[in-house]
This record gives sequence, C-alpha cells and structure tokens, in this order.
Amino acid sequence: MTATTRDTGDAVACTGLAYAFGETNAVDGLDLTVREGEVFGLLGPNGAGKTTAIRCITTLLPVPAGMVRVFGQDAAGDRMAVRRLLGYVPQQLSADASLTGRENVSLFARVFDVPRRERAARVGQALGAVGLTDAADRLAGTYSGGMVRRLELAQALVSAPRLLILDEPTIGLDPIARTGVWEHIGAVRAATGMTVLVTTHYMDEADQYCDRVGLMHHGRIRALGTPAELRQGLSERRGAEATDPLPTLEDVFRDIAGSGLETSSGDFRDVRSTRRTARRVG
Ligand SMILES: Nc1ncnc2c1ncn2[C@@H]1O[C@H](COP(=O)(O)OP(=O)(O)OP(=O)(O)O)[C@@H](O)[C@H]1O
Repeated sequence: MTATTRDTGDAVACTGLAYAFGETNAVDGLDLTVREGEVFGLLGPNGAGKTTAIRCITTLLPVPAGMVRVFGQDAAGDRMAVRRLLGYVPQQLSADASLTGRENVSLFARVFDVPRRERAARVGQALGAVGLTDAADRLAGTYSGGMVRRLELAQALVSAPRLLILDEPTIGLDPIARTGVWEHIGAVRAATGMTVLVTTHYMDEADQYCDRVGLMHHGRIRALGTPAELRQGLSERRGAEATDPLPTLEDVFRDIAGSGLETSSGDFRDVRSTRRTARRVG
C-alpha cells in the first residue's frame, strides 16, 4: 500500500492540521482521531474552529498544513476518493424548498453517482430511513424545521457513506425534533455500522448520543474521552467525594473553555447558527 492509501482503521485521522483566515488561526495544530463505527462529538465554543476543521476533512477547504486522512485516504491528495466516502450535512441550507423531498434526495443521488438503475430504490430507502416516506412527494418548502433536517440527512445518506459528518444537526429544533434526528441517525448507524462525526452546542446531546467527545478551543482539542471519563476527570480534579453527583459535561466544558465562553453568547447556543437555521426553515 502507498502512503496515500494506507488505512489505519480510523475513520478520520488529523495530525497537526492548521488553517488560517488571514491573521486568524482558525485551526491551530489539530490532532484528532475518529475511530471507525463510533459517534464522535466535536464540541467547543463559538469560533473554536470546529466548522473549519470539518470543512478541511470534507475537502471543501484545502489542507495547508498538517495531514488529514479519511479511512486512510489523504484529503490533500485524492479529494474525490475522500468525498466518495462521506456524507455531509452542513450548517447552511442544502435542501431546495421548491423541490419535493424525493426530488431533493434524487438530486444528491445523481451528484454522488449512485448508479441510475439503483437510484429510485436508494432514494426511497434514504427517505424511509429518516421517516419521510409519507411526505416524500410534498414540496420541501412545506416541511417543518425537523423534517428539513431529516431531509438533509436523507440527502447525505443516499450515497451510503462510511462516514457521516453533521455540523450542528439539531440547532434551532424543538426537543422532540432533536430527539427524532438522533433516533434516525442511531437507526441508520445500527443498520450500517456507519461512523458519525458531529458538532453540537447541546451538551445533553453529546452526553447522551456520543461515544467520545473532543472539546476544541482555540483551534485544538483540549480534552478528549467518553462523556463519562471527562465528567469523572473533572470530579477528581475538584477533589469531590465519591458520593457527590458527577459534574455535567457542561461543567467540563466550562472548566476547559472558561473565558472563551464568556465572550460568546453566554451559553452554548450559537446565535449565528440559530439565525441561519431560522432562515432555512422560514
Ligand atoms: N470565511 C471566513 N473568513 C474569515 N474568518 C473566518 C471565516 N470562517 C471562520 N472564520 C474565523 O475562524 C475562526 C473559527 O471559526 P469556525 O467557524 O471554524 O468556528 P466554530 O467552532 O465552527 O464556531 P461556531 O460554533 O460559531 O460555528 C473564528 O475566529 C472565525 O471568525
């Protein structure tokens, strides 16, 4: 095997990844490994560099410094090979309100080269996997926010990716719609063994649905582990008694990102993203 096709068994391996916008070091020496089959949550305050890192991993941005591999494929080398391995749900709207759900997913099937004779069946399966079979032939413009998010999930799933990358998939959704999105992700994952890399500002979701989380701050991972490990670690650092309740993941986040949070919106909600989502579903 050559260096560019070496498969480490990891879904994503970033080493020393750096990306700057002018003077701003958005990603600053990021080391990150996402293991095959896991749900990995990338958390961090506004401006931590999560979206920029994800855009490098999806090959939408170049890799100016460091290394990014997706299932062993070099993102700076064969970008199409990397793109074929992944499905991506960005923060911005990726569904067209003037098309039906089925038409939207069909468009992605064509773009991702799903063989013509399999297309109709695969589109139907993707819509079914996110619970949109009954609404498939309605215009996406008539969908609720949660349905739009599930439609975008179907778009990303139609190419049967080995790695699904979701940038704040539940922002702006009500609790029931949030749970719905996660349940559909979980069902597809259980059926296919797909790896999931997700960013979220909702600590409760990270705690409940992610196998491991990485807390990113100023362009790097500052803490890494299962939610339980991170909570236990903070408890030990605080010298808590065994009978004390474990701190929450939000406590861990505040402990690490500290001042970074005070310069943002005060909680983990990204106002900018919420607005983007509000536009998308409006
Ligand atoms: N297109 C751009 N031009 C200039 N600076 C940018 C651009 N995109 C991002 N940045 C800057 O890079 C840094 C990292 O931004 P990024 O969007 O990656 O963070 P994030 O962790 O995804 O934040 P959020 O949680 O708010 O989405 C920030 O300082 C941001 O202002």
